[in-house]
Amino acid sequence: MVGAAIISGGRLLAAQRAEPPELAGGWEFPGGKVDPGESDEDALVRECHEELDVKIALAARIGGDWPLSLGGVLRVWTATIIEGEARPLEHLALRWLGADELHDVLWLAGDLPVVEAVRPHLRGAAGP
Ligand SMILES: Nc1nc2c([nH]c(=O)n2[C@H]2C[C@H](O)[C@@H](COP(=O)(O)OP(=O)(O)OP(=O)(O)O)O2)c(=O)[nH]1
Repeated sequence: MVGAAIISGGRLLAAQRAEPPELAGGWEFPGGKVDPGESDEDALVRECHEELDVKIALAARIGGDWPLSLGGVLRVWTATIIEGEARPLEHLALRWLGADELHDVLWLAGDLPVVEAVRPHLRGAAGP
């Protein structure tokens, strides 16, 4: 699994899952599964286009393989939007969280350490 920590103007984009029922309502990094033959990076760009209708550019890799509660691992990159404006095409809602708001949403359990690892990247992140 790959996830994008999309940052704009010092805020992190969080997306609320619509399904499956056991995860619906929880907040996550946009992303998903890597297709066979696809690189992690290409999968992340593709998923963000499908889910948010934006083109992103990846920046820093955040940590290594983050274990997920339902099994598998999550690989995370910071990213910026280089085309479009994020819309929740497959999520229930989107929120842009400032550094003091990172825990205003209920992240999926596996994402909590990742959110803290992303925090230092919010400062000085330029962008619109
Ligand atoms: N995208 C994403 N998935 C996460 C995060 N944290 C986390 O535990 N997961 C889990 C939830 C799902 O079990 C799995 C990703 O599934 P997904 O539903 O996003 O992937 P997908 O769209 O490619 O899969 P599919 O349902 O289309 O087959 O990873 C996260 O931050 N982002």
